[in-house]
Amino acid sequence: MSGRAAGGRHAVPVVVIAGFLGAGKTTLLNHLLRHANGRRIGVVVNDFGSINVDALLVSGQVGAQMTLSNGCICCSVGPDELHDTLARLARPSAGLDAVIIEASGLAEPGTLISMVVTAADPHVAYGGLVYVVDARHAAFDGDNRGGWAESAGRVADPQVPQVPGPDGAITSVVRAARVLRTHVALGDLVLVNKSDLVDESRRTQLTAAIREVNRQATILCTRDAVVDPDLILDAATARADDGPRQLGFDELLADLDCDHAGHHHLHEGFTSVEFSSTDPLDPRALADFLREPPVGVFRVKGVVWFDLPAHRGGYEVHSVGGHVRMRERRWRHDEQPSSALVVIGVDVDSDQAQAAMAALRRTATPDAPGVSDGSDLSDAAERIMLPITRYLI
Ligand SMILES: Nc1nc2c(ncn2[C@@H]2O[C@H](COP(=O)(O)OP(=O)(O)OP(=O)(O)O)[C@@H](O)[C@H]2O)c(=O)[nH]1
Repeated sequence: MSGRAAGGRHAVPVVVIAGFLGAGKTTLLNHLLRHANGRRIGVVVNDFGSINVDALLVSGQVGAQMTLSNGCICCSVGPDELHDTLARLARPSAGLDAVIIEASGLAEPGTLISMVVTAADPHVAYGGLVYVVDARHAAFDGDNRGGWAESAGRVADPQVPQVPGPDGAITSVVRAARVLRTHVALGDLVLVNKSDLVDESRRTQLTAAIREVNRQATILCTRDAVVDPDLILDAATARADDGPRQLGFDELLADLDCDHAGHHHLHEGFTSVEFSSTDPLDPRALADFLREPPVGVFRVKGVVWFDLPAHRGGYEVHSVGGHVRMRERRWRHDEQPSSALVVIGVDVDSDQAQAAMAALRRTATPDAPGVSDGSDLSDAAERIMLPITRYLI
């Protein structure tokens, strides 16, 4: 495959970023966008649910952005829709230097790569897979008690779902480790992200486990997915010129068939429940919710709005396996202040989760018992903001 498209122009490399829920994919995407060094980057985001929170969380200089929502990119979207999207982004008049696809945290990277590789458009070329591993939660070893399968917070059955199939006899933890190994094996660059949350021996152990299944990839330990963008974007251009090197084409094509016998996707058994509100939320209720999310929830993400004195902006909310982070967020000129939250997990009771999120709405103005002047209103606002300030970074 040549990276040179019709008319002598190089094809646009399409880089796939994948990794389990909350590993740091959007963080990496935003880092690349902020340090693009003049490159124009097109972005394709895909989320599990119909509210595409990831689209809200992308920040930086985006050349063009397209959203594929309402289902995992590897199944619900389908090759034709993705090919159309890529063809539109890669057309010479769009002037993009690279396209980055951020897969949902439950997507099958193999399926996604094969969809990119089979794009017939001469301007589209596969530019490699960056696989982000969450150093805190990843389990390569089925017996690893620290793995995500078991650390999925308050999962009712503390295992990932047992998906019936030929491997029905093995435990879900072993299955999760297998899935992770399969995914990591496809990576051209593997980031052991959140390395700040683990010690040196865990980093060494993870790096060795990755090397065992992937002899060629560059493996880097990162914090907040900080990596030299050239390593991804220049390499992607080179790879687009050469064609995919590591991947067996037949193997990838086989993966395109989502329904073939015995093939199970990571997102089977996971539920996502969404909530949006144009009413402000109560920070105290949110803090309680994050401390004790509905049973089964592993990931909470979104943007929230409290509309309190001195806190009129938004806040990004992230919880991954009970580890919560929030940061302030300015509204873009085209945004209406509002809140959008998604929870994702195993065996989550959707009605219960919906009700829990609906109860986050603030029902009253800040209460300042016994006082009513403006300054005390601010004090009251600070008091009710207090429970979430410990999550702010
Ligand atoms: N401590 C720490 N937190 C990190 C690091 N990288 C990302 N995070 C945080 O982890 C949370 C999830 O990061 P995201 O980039 O949204 O993860 P994601 O993989 O895009 O999540 P999904 O799209 O839901 O699968 C956010 O709060 C990030 O700020 C890191 O290296 N260290």
